[in-house]
Amino acid sequence: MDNNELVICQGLTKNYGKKTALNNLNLTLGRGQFIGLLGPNGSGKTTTIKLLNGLLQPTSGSVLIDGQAPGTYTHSVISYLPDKNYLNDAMKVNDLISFFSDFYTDFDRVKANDMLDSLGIDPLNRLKTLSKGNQEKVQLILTMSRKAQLYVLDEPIAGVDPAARDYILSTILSNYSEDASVLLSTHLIADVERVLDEVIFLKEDAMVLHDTVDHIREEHGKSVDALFREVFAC
Ligand SMILES: Nc1ncnc2c1ncn2[C@@H]1O[C@H](COP(=O)(O)OP(=O)(O)OP(=O)(O)O)[C@@H](O)[C@H]1O
Repeated sequence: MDNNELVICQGLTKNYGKKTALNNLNLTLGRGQFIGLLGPNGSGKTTTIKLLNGLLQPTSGSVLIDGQAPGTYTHSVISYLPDKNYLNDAMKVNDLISFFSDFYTDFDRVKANDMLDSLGIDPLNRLKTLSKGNQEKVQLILTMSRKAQLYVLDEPIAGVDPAARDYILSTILSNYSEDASVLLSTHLIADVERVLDEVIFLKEDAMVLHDTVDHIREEHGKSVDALFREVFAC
């Protein structure tokens, strides 16, 4: 295996009963890349993300993260933000920080507090008393304050107001190490595409495109957002 290959999916397939959610995904992701996982509702983004995290077992095919099948090692190198809140929202933000700090040896408490401070979130608040957008920001900060090899973010900015999105994307970008990669699923393509290196398009249950953003602009002469609207026009 090439050491630059952080994620390798081979023939990755997931059926839920008779429904195929992901069909024969062959995908390699390198290190140091910011990758957008894009596709309409129900195209298999969350399924792919859960397979990478070992939360679902593939029906067939395989996943390797840094050369290992999902398990204890891969959990230690992936920092994952699920699409739904999984934290105890009765906890205060600073208690959540302590919890992450105790649980993850790679968690950087100073970084987390700096990001909270710059977003104006008081760590003495309980999570459930914050607005939806601010709850998302806290969860993203907790996820990005680990020193992981791969950050997997499932719809991280859907509830965040447009003015804060830019700041958050810059924060995400400036706060992970150069050789780590970020895989982010989103419907907000126009907002994120300026920071993406690569994109993956999922259509129904299959990957129909995996390319660099620069190459897409060169080859198609249009933005990723415009290409997405063309490929997925209803
Ligand atoms: N637990 C489940 N049981 C049965 N079908 C499921 C289950 N989870 C997902 N599916 C189906 O698998 C397909 C892919 O779902 P998935 O959640 O991966 O899509 P998605 O691209 O993340 O969608 P969205 O953009 O709406 O979040 C959909 O048709 C969905 O209905």
